Amino acid sequence: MKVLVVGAGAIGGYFGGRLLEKGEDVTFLVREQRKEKLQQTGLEIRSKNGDLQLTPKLITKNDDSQLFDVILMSTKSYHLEHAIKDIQSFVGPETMILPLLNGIAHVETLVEAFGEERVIGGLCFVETTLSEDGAVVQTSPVNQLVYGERTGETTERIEKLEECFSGTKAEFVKSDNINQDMWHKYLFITAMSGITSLMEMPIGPIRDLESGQRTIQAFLEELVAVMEEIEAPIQQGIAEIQLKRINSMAAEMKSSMQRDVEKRQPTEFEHLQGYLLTQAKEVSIPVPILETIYTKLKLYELKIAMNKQMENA
Ligand SMILES: NC(=O)C1=CN([C@@H]2O[C@H](COP(=O)(O)OP(=O)(O)OC[C@H]3O[C@@H](n4cnc5c(N)ncnc54)[C@H](OP(=O)(O)O)[C@@H]3O)[C@@H](O)[C@H]2O)C=CC1
Ligand SMILES: CC(C)(CO)C(=O)C(=O)O
Repeated sequence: MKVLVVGAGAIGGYFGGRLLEKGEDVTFLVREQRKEKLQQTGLEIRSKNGDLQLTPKLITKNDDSQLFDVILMSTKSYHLEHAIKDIQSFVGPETMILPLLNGIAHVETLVEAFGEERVIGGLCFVETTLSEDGAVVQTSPVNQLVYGERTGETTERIEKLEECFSGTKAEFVKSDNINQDMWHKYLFITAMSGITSLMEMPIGPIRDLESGQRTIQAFLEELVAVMEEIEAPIQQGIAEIQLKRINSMAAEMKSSMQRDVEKRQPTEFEHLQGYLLTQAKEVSIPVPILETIYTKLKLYELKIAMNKQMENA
């Protein structure tokens, strides 16, 4: 299968790299600066599951058109619209678009751009970041990518994808309920990224405090109340399940949003917390913790925008 990974960043670099390690036909769509860097250094992955040094095939949006069987979307949500434009000449009638972004609103964006049929479901659990020297650094061993038809069917194309993913040194899991899995991940990450970015600490010290534990629990319950009201396909008792997940993670675990804040970069707060806040308002569900976290992140974004303006003045 011809695989295109859009963005050789923290997650794209990781999962694309693992597929390349296995010997799959993987190409990365990158922008000029990243291309130059990768041409100089190769794709370096420093991983709890084994380091890799790879020389990947790289293309940019202006390269000759060629069609791919599957396209892994691994940009940040705020780069998605641009990325959609950039991949037009690589998408054919049979191409599957597999999004790995956190959140849920991007599915509709992709469906609008490429049609119901092409877009399958996906998500990942992995803690990776780009180091200052451009390497993909994995900071805890989990490396799971979950994918499946949004209809829940086992189609011929999903079986082909399963074959392509099997035998990789990462956990690729085919799901027959990917819509629900994506909502569950959305719940988990909205809470995890919101709480860690608000408290500016890894998850361990936050959850060890009784007040921290209660805040995480109350936040999950708040988010679930909104999701239930808008009839999201979540299972009963999911707040408790996600609380257990949060409580069993490594104490030093950070969210990618928190790492973005630490690097003074933009965050996906509108895509994660903002989307649910809008939904909450529409169905008149009170969400005081979500509002606090949203406000904190909005002010952070305003501050970095102001700093940038001052730097450029
Ligand atoms: N990091 C993590 O641990 C996890 C992240 N996620 C989710 O995965 C998604 C991606 O996050 P992450 O990998 O951390 O982000 P990164 O910023 O590390 O990587 C995104 C990459 O996308 C590239 N990109 C953006 N636009 C384009 C474009 N038009 N064409 C080609 N490349 C492009 C960027 O390239 P450039 O260098 O040119 O800016 C960048 O390298 C997010 O939704 C995040 O929430 C999910 C699970 C875990
Ligand atoms: C919490 C984590 C690392 C789990 O995959 C994640 O999804 C993120 O921070 O974006």
